[in-house]
Amino acid sequence: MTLKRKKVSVIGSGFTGATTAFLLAQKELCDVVLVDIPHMENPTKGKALDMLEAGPVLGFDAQITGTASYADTKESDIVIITAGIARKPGMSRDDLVQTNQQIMKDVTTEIVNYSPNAIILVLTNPVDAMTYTVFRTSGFPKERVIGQSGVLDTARFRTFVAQELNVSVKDVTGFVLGGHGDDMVPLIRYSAAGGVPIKSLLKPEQIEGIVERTRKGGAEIVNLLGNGSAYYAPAASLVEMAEAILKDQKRILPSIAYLEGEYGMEGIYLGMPTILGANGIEQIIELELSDDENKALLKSASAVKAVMEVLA
Ligand SMILES: NC(=O)C1=CN([C@@H]2O[C@H](COP(=O)(O)OP(=O)(O)OC[C@H]3O[C@@H](n4cnc5c(N)ncnc54)[C@H](O)[C@@H]3O)[C@@H](O)[C@H]2O)C=CC1
Ligand SMILES: CC(=O)C(=O)O
Repeated sequence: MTLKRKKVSVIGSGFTGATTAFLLAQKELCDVVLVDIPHMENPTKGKALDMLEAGPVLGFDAQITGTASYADTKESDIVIITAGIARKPGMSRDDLVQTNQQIMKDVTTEIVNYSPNAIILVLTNPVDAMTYTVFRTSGFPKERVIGQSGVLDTARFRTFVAQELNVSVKDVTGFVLGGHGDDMVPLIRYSAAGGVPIKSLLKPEQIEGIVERTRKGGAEIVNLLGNGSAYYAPAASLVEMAEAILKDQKRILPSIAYLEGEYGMEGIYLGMPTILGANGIEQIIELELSDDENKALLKSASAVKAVMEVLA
Protein backbone atom coordinates (compact mmCIF):
# COMPACT_ATOMS: atom_id res chain seq x y z
CA MET A 1 0.00 0.00 0.00
CA THR A 2 1.37 3.44 -0.90
CA LEU A 3 0.53 6.30 1.42
CA LYS A 4 -0.77 9.37 -0.38
CA ARG A 5 1.35 12.36 0.55
CA LYS A 6 -0.41 15.61 1.49
CA LYS A 7 -0.53 18.21 -1.27
CA VAL A 8 -0.19 21.96 -0.87
CA SER A 9 -0.52 24.40 -3.77
CA VAL A 10 1.06 27.82 -3.53
CA ILE A 11 -0.46 30.44 -5.83
CA GLY A 12 2.03 33.13 -6.80
CA SER A 13 5.67 32.15 -7.36
CA GLY A 14 7.17 35.47 -6.29
CA PHE A 15 9.25 36.14 -3.20
CA THR A 16 6.81 34.83 -0.59
CA GLY A 17 5.35 32.04 -2.74
CA ALA A 18 8.70 30.54 -3.78
CA THR A 19 10.12 30.77 -0.24
CA THR A 20 7.00 29.11 1.19
CA ALA A 21 7.19 26.30 -1.37
CA PHE A 22 10.84 25.66 -0.55
CA LEU A 23 10.29 25.58 3.23
CA LEU A 24 7.30 23.22 2.88
CA ALA A 25 9.35 20.82 0.77
CA GLN A 26 12.45 21.11 2.94
CA LYS A 27 10.39 20.11 5.98
CA GLU A 28 8.89 17.22 3.96
CA LEU A 29 5.41 18.33 5.01
CA CYS A 30 3.82 17.66 1.62
CA ASP A 31 4.22 17.68 -2.14
CA VAL A 32 4.12 21.22 -3.47
CA VAL A 33 2.60 22.77 -6.60
CA LEU A 34 3.76 26.30 -7.38
CA VAL A 35 1.41 28.22 -9.67
CA ASP A 36 1.70 31.54 -11.48
CA ILE A 37 0.17 33.28 -14.52
CA PRO A 38 0.86 31.84 -18.04
CA HIS A 39 3.38 34.60 -18.77
CA MET A 40 5.41 33.32 -15.76
CA GLU A 41 5.13 29.61 -16.59
CA ASN A 42 8.78 28.99 -17.49
CA PRO A 43 10.28 30.94 -14.57
CA THR A 44 7.88 29.10 -12.25
CA LYS A 45 8.92 25.71 -13.67
CA GLY A 46 12.55 26.80 -13.35
CA LYS A 47 12.17 27.74 -9.68
CA ALA A 48 10.42 24.45 -8.91
CA LEU A 49 13.14 22.41 -10.65
CA ASP A 50 15.87 24.35 -8.87
CA MET A 51 14.21 23.61 -5.49
CA LEU A 52 13.81 19.93 -6.39
CA GLU A 53 17.52 19.71 -7.19
CA ALA A 54 18.30 20.95 -3.66
CA GLY A 55 16.64 17.78 -2.33
CA PRO A 56 19.63 15.45 -2.72
CA VAL A 57 21.92 17.99 -1.05
CA LEU A 58 19.65 18.89 1.86
CA GLY A 59 18.26 15.37 2.12
CA PHE A 60 14.58 16.04 1.58
CA ASP A 61 12.17 14.10 -0.57
CA ALA A 62 9.11 15.89 -1.90
CA GLN A 63 7.63 16.53 -5.33
CA ILE A 64 7.76 20.19 -6.39
CA THR A 65 5.91 21.15 -9.57
CA GLY A 66 5.97 24.55 -11.26
CA THR A 67 3.00 25.30 -13.48
CA ALA A 68 0.52 27.80 -14.90
CA SER A 69 -2.26 25.20 -15.02
CA TYR A 70 -4.69 24.84 -12.12
CA ALA A 71 -5.36 21.26 -13.22
CA ASP A 72 -2.05 20.45 -11.49
CA THR A 73 -3.45 21.71 -8.18
CA LYS A 74 -6.32 19.18 -8.22
CA GLU A 75 -7.29 17.85 -4.79
CA SER A 76 -4.88 19.96 -2.81
CA ASP A 77 -5.27 19.69 0.96
CA ILE A 78 -4.24 23.32 1.43
CA VAL A 79 -3.98 26.16 -1.07
CA ILE A 80 -1.88 29.17 -0.08
CA ILE A 81 -2.57 32.43 -1.93
CA THR A 82 0.40 34.79 -2.30
CA ALA A 83 -0.56 36.06 -5.77
CA GLY A 84 -0.95 39.75 -6.30
CA ILE A 85 0.76 43.06 -6.66
CA ALA A 86 2.40 45.37 -4.18
CA ARG A 87 1.73 49.10 -4.21
CA LYS A 88 3.73 50.98 -6.85
CA PRO A 89 4.50 54.72 -7.10
CA GLY A 90 1.44 56.65 -8.23
CA MET A 91 -0.94 53.93 -7.13
CA SER A 92 -3.47 54.57 -4.39
CA ARG A 93 -4.28 52.03 -1.69
CA ASP A 94 -7.69 51.71 -3.35
CA ASP A 95 -6.05 50.81 -6.68
CA LEU A 96 -4.14 48.03 -4.90
CA VAL A 97 -7.34 46.76 -3.31
CA GLN A 98 -9.18 46.71 -6.66
CA THR A 99 -6.37 44.91 -8.49
CA ASN A 100 -5.70 42.31 -5.82
CA GLN A 101 -9.41 41.80 -5.21
CA GLN A 102 -9.85 40.79 -8.87
CA ILE A 103 -6.84 38.46 -8.61
CA MET A 104 -8.36 36.87 -5.45
CA LYS A 105 -11.64 36.30 -7.27
CA ASP A 106 -9.97 34.72 -10.33
CA VAL A 107 -7.66 32.52 -8.26
CA THR A 108 -10.39 31.44 -5.84
CA THR A 109 -12.70 30.36 -8.68
CA GLU A 110 -9.95 28.01 -9.89
CA ILE A 111 -9.26 26.71 -6.37
CA VAL A 112 -12.93 25.90 -5.77
CA ASN A 113 -13.11 24.16 -9.12
CA TYR A 114 -10.10 21.88 -8.55
CA SER A 115 -9.90 21.56 -4.74
CA PRO A 116 -13.41 21.95 -3.31
CA ASN A 117 -12.36 20.47 0.05
CA ALA A 118 -9.16 22.48 0.53
CA ILE A 119 -8.31 24.81 3.36
CA ILE A 120 -7.25 28.19 1.96
CA LEU A 121 -4.55 30.33 3.59
CA VAL A 122 -4.37 33.92 2.32
CA LEU A 123 -1.27 36.15 2.47
CA THR A 124 -1.97 38.78 -0.21
CA ASN A 125 -2.40 42.35 1.05
CA PRO A 126 -4.43 44.07 2.29
CA VAL A 127 -4.75 40.67 3.89
CA ASP A 128 -7.77 41.09 6.17
CA ALA A 129 -9.91 42.39 3.28
CA MET A 130 -8.46 39.91 0.77
CA THR A 131 -9.27 37.00 3.09
CA TYR A 132 -12.85 38.27 3.24
CA THR A 133 -12.95 38.39 -0.60
CA VAL A 134 -11.70 34.81 -0.84
CA PHE A 135 -14.29 33.71 1.76
CA ARG A 136 -17.16 35.37 -0.15
CA THR A 137 -16.00 34.11 -3.55
CA SER A 138 -15.32 30.54 -2.44
CA GLY A 139 -18.54 29.87 -0.55
CA PHE A 140 -16.34 27.72 1.74
CA PRO A 141 -17.20 27.52 5.43
CA LYS A 142 -15.42 30.19 7.47
CA GLU A 143 -13.11 27.72 9.22
CA ARG A 144 -11.58 26.77 5.85
CA VAL A 145 -10.63 30.34 4.78
CA ILE A 146 -7.88 31.76 6.97
CA GLY A 147 -5.59 34.78 6.68
CA GLN A 148 -2.00 35.10 7.85
CA SER A 149 -0.74 38.12 9.74
CA GLY A 150 -0.65 37.41 13.48
CA VAL A 151 2.03 34.72 13.38
CA LEU A 152 4.30 37.15 11.52
CA ASP A 153 3.46 40.19 13.66
CA THR A 154 3.92 38.12 16.84
CA ALA A 155 7.25 36.77 15.53
CA ARG A 156 8.46 40.34 15.01
CA PHE A 157 7.28 41.29 18.51
CA ARG A 158 9.04 38.26 20.03
CA THR A 159 12.24 39.09 18.13
CA PHE A 160 12.31 42.65 19.46
CA VAL A 161 11.53 41.58 23.05
CA ALA A 162 14.32 38.98 22.93
CA GLN A 163 16.76 41.58 21.57
CA GLU A 164 15.81 44.09 24.28
CA LEU A 165 16.19 41.50 27.08
CA ASN A 166 19.18 39.75 25.48
CA VAL A 167 17.52 36.37 25.98
CA SER A 168 16.65 33.49 23.66
CA VAL A 169 13.73 34.21 21.35
CA LYS A 170 12.60 30.64 22.07
CA ASP A 171 11.52 31.69 25.58
CA VAL A 172 9.55 34.76 24.52
CA THR A 173 5.82 34.41 23.97
CA GLY A 174 3.30 36.98 22.83
CA PHE A 175 0.06 37.59 20.98
CA VAL A 176 -0.62 40.27 18.37
CA LEU A 177 -4.30 40.68 17.46
CA GLY A 178 -6.33 42.86 15.12
CA GLY A 179 -5.78 43.94 11.51
CA HIS A 180 -2.44 43.74 9.69
CA GLY A 181 -1.72 47.46 9.82
CA ASP A 182 -0.45 50.27 11.98
CA ASP A 183 -3.29 49.74 14.48
CA MET A 184 -2.53 46.07 15.22
CA VAL A 185 -2.78 45.19 18.93
CA PRO A 186 0.18 43.53 20.69
CA LEU A 187 -1.28 42.19 23.95
CA ILE A 188 1.33 43.08 26.55
CA ARG A 189 -0.57 41.42 29.41
CA TYR A 190 -0.25 38.07 27.62
CA SER A 191 3.45 38.46 26.72
CA ALA A 192 6.16 36.79 28.75
CA ALA A 193 9.81 35.72 28.72
CA GLY A 194 10.35 32.33 30.35
CA GLY A 195 6.88 32.66 31.84
CA VAL A 196 7.67 36.02 33.48
CA PRO A 197 5.34 38.83 32.28
CA ILE A 198 7.37 41.29 30.21
CA LYS A 199 5.79 44.15 32.19
CA SER A 200 7.97 43.12 35.12
CA LEU A 201 11.09 42.82 32.96
CA LEU A 202 10.97 45.93 30.78
CA LYS A 203 10.31 49.63 31.41
CA PRO A 204 7.09 51.10 29.95
CA GLU A 205 9.08 53.14 27.39
CA GLN A 206 10.95 50.01 26.26
CA ILE A 207 7.63 48.19 25.77
CA GLU A 208 6.18 51.19 23.90
CA GLY A 209 9.22 51.17 21.58
CA ILE A 210 8.75 47.45 20.86
CA VAL A 211 5.02 47.92 20.16
CA GLU A 212 5.73 50.76 17.71
CA ARG A 213 8.49 48.81 15.94
CA THR A 214 6.19 45.78 15.63
CA ARG A 215 3.39 47.91 14.14
CA LYS A 216 5.83 49.33 11.56
CA GLY A 217 7.68 46.00 11.10
CA GLY A 218 6.60 45.53 7.47
CA ALA A 219 7.55 49.09 6.50
CA GLU A 220 10.97 48.74 8.20
CA ILE A 221 11.81 45.82 5.89
CA VAL A 222 10.34 47.55 2.79
CA ASN A 223 12.56 50.56 3.45
CA LEU A 224 15.66 48.40 3.87
CA LEU A 225 15.01 46.16 0.85
CA GLY A 226 14.18 49.00 -1.51
CA ASN A 227 12.44 46.79 -4.08
CA GLY A 228 9.90 44.58 -2.35
CA SER A 229 8.60 43.49 1.01
CA ALA A 230 9.46 40.87 3.61
CA TYR A 231 9.34 37.23 2.56
CA TYR A 232 11.42 34.95 4.81
CA ALA A 233 9.42 35.54 8.01
CA PRO A 234 6.06 35.69 6.14
CA ALA A 235 6.84 32.35 4.44
CA ALA A 236 7.93 30.80 7.76
CA SER A 237 4.64 32.00 9.28
CA LEU A 238 2.58 30.41 6.51
CA VAL A 239 4.49 27.16 6.94
CA GLU A 240 3.85 27.10 10.71
CA MET A 241 0.11 27.48 10.05
CA ALA A 242 0.12 24.88 7.26
CA GLU A 243 2.02 22.40 9.46
CA ALA A 244 -0.52 22.85 12.27
CA ILE A 245 -3.29 21.96 9.82
CA LEU A 246 -1.51 19.13 7.97
CA LYS A 247 -0.49 17.42 11.24
CA ASP A 248 -3.70 18.30 13.13
CA GLN A 249 -1.55 19.84 15.84
CA LYS A 250 -4.27 21.96 17.54
CA ARG A 251 -1.75 24.81 17.78
CA ILE A 252 -2.86 28.03 19.44
CA LEU A 253 -1.80 30.56 16.83
CA PRO A 254 -3.15 33.95 15.80
CA SER A 255 -5.09 33.73 12.52
CA ILE A 256 -7.25 36.12 10.54
CA ALA A 257 -10.65 34.62 11.29
CA TYR A 258 -14.24 35.46 10.35
CA LEU A 259 -16.14 36.90 13.31
CA GLU A 260 -19.78 36.16 13.95
CA GLY A 261 -20.31 37.72 17.36
CA GLU A 262 -16.90 36.97 18.90
CA TYR A 263 -15.43 40.05 20.59
CA GLY A 264 -18.77 41.75 19.84
CA MET A 265 -18.07 41.95 16.10
CA GLU A 266 -19.86 40.59 13.03
CA GLY A 267 -19.07 40.09 9.34
CA ILE A 268 -15.38 40.96 9.45
CA TYR A 269 -12.10 39.04 9.11
CA LEU A 270 -9.67 40.07 11.87
CA GLY A 271 -6.57 38.68 13.62
CA MET A 272 -7.66 36.54 16.58
CA PRO A 273 -6.23 33.83 18.85
CA THR A 274 -7.32 30.56 17.26
CA ILE A 275 -6.81 26.81 17.49
CA LEU A 276 -5.54 25.42 14.17
CA GLY A 277 -6.00 21.75 13.32
CA ALA A 278 -7.09 19.43 10.52
CA ASN A 279 -10.38 21.29 10.11
CA GLY A 280 -8.73 24.70 9.80
CA ILE A 281 -9.80 27.17 12.49
CA GLU A 282 -11.28 24.85 15.10
CA GLN A 283 -11.93 27.56 17.68
CA ILE A 284 -11.62 31.30 18.13
CA ILE A 285 -10.40 31.88 21.67
CA GLU A 286 -12.24 34.69 23.42
CA LEU A 287 -9.83 36.40 25.81
CA GLU A 288 -10.93 38.78 28.56
CA LEU A 289 -9.77 42.17 27.29
CA SER A 290 -9.27 45.29 29.39
CA ASP A 291 -11.12 48.47 28.34
CA ASP A 292 -7.96 49.84 26.71
CA GLU A 293 -7.26 46.59 24.85
CA ASN A 294 -10.85 46.44 23.66
CA LYS A 295 -10.69 50.06 22.49
CA ALA A 296 -7.47 49.31 20.58
CA LEU A 297 -9.04 46.24 18.95
CA LEU A 298 -12.10 48.26 17.86
CA LYS A 299 -9.82 50.94 16.37
CA SER A 300 -7.95 48.26 14.41
CA ALA A 301 -11.26 46.76 13.23
CA SER A 302 -12.39 50.20 11.98
CA ALA A 303 -9.23 50.47 9.87
CA VAL A 304 -10.02 47.05 8.31
CA LYS A 305 -13.64 48.07 7.71
CA ALA A 306 -12.46 51.22 5.89
CA VAL A 307 -10.56 48.99 3.43
CA MET A 308 -13.53 46.63 3.12
CA GLU A 309 -15.68 49.59 2.08
CA VAL A 310 -13.78 49.91 -1.20
CA LEU A 311 -14.34 46.23 -2.05
CA ALA A 312 -16.61 45.72 -5.05
N1 LIG B 1 -0.08 39.13 5.13
C1 LIG B 1 1.22 39.29 5.33
O1 LIG B 1 1.71 39.19 6.46
C2 LIG B 1 2.11 39.54 4.16
C3 LIG B 1 1.57 39.83 2.93
N2 LIG B 1 2.37 39.96 1.83
C4 LIG B 1 1.69 40.21 0.54
O2 LIG B 1 1.81 39.03 -0.25
C5 LIG B 1 1.73 39.39 -1.65
C6 LIG B 1 2.86 38.75 -2.42
O3 LIG B 1 4.09 39.29 -2.01
P1 LIG B 1 5.44 38.87 -2.79
O4 LIG B 1 5.50 37.40 -2.94
O5 LIG B 1 6.55 39.59 -2.13
O6 LIG B 1 5.14 39.52 -4.23
P2 LIG B 1 5.83 39.14 -5.64
O7 LIG B 1 5.54 40.30 -6.54
O8 LIG B 1 7.22 38.69 -5.43
O9 LIG B 1 4.98 37.88 -6.12
C7 LIG B 1 3.64 37.94 -6.52
C8 LIG B 1 3.46 36.88 -7.59
O10 LIG B 1 2.06 36.78 -7.86
C9 LIG B 1 1.94 36.46 -9.23
N3 LIG B 1 0.58 36.70 -9.71
C10 LIG B 1 -0.03 37.86 -10.02
N4 LIG B 1 -1.29 37.64 -10.45
C11 LIG B 1 -1.48 36.30 -10.37
C12 LIG B 1 -2.58 35.44 -10.69
N5 LIG B 1 -3.74 35.93 -11.15
N6 LIG B 1 -2.42 34.12 -10.51
C13 LIG B 1 -1.26 33.59 -10.04
N7 LIG B 1 -0.20 34.36 -9.75
C14 LIG B 1 -0.29 35.69 -9.92
C15 LIG B 1 2.98 37.37 -9.88
O11 LIG B 1 3.29 36.96 -11.21
C16 LIG B 1 4.14 37.21 -8.91
O12 LIG B 1 4.99 36.13 -9.27
C17 LIG B 1 1.72 40.94 -1.68
O13 LIG B 1 0.37 41.39 -1.77
C18 LIG B 1 2.31 41.30 -0.32
O14 LIG B 1 1.92 42.59 0.10
C19 LIG B 1 3.74 39.79 1.90
C20 LIG B 1 4.33 39.51 3.12
C21 LIG B 1 3.58 39.43 4.35
C1 LIG C 1 4.41 42.92 3.51
C2 LIG C 1 3.82 42.80 4.84
O1 LIG C 1 2.60 42.79 4.98
C3 LIG C 1 4.68 42.70 5.99
O2 LIG C 1 5.90 42.53 5.85
O3 LIG C 1 4.18 42.79 7.12
